[in-house]
Amino acid sequence: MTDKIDPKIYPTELYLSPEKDELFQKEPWPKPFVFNEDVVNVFDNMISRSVPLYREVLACAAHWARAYYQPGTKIIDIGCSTGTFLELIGRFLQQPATLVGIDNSSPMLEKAREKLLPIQQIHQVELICDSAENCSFENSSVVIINYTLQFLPLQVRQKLLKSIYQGLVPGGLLFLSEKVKSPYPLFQETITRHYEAFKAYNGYAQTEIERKKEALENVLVPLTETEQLQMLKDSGFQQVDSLIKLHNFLSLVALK
Ligand SMILES: Nc1ncnc2c1ncn2[C@@H]1O[C@H](C[S@+](CC[C@H]([NH3+])C(=O)[O-])CC(=O)[O-])[C@@H](O)[C@H]1O
Ligand SMILES: O=C(O)C(=O)Cc1ccccc1
Repeated sequence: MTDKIDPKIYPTELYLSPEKDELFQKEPWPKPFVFNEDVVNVFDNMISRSVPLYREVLACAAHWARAYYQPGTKIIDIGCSTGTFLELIGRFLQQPATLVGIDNSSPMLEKAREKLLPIQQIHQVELICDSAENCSFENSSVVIINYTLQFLPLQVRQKLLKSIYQGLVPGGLLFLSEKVKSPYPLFQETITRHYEAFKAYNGYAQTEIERKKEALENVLVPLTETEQLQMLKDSGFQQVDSLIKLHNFLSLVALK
């Protein structure tokens, strides 16, 4: 007989602000794409309508974070944006912890500060406004980096993953989500068409989709899944597994 399953162990509802993303409907839109105040104001709506399985990925990250958290260590969310993951894990963890959010956009962290007020009754929350590559990951048992590595210059990505590996305690977990590309041009084309249909289904007009695609060119630079896995292995992670993939978005876990 297995242990009884408690329904409260499935994290679901996210705290998302409702302001609708209409940024690419009219001039001026952010090109090249930046995380400025206009983007931040609609960010929760933008990301939840633009990333396939966004809610499921954050719920999955919370489940893994709770399973690998070691008391007395930190949980760090790199590219924490408006604090949605930290807020979820803050409600979901069964014990007080130190929760650290890193983001180099100060308007993002202003929103996060507001969102995280209630969980500060239980947890120690630290928000760091800096580039991830300048940060220390010492004494962390869980590091989350969702949809953020993709914005860093290629030569910085490997350096950052090595520094995360070095900072994690033994048995520590990295949870990573990224936009990826197919190594096969025909598949990449089909995946992109399907992804754009997903965006259209979520209410984005064709012009909005095309304008944002242009704005993200050379700003969000995806790797292939194989390149991503190799980078993790080269950083020291030996046990790496994929958890979720839909269209061109992938979530992985890696153990120290
Ligand atoms: N060098 C950098 N250092 C730190 N932060 C950075 C850097 N470059 C960009 N950012 C920050 O990384 C975040 C990326 S969004 C993450 C979503 C979140 N994880 C979520 O699950 O809701 C993903 C997206 O917009 O597609 C933004 O908040 C940037 O300010
Ligand atoms: O990759 C895309 O086309 C997206 O729209 C994802 C995304 C979501 C939020 C901010 C930037 C990119």
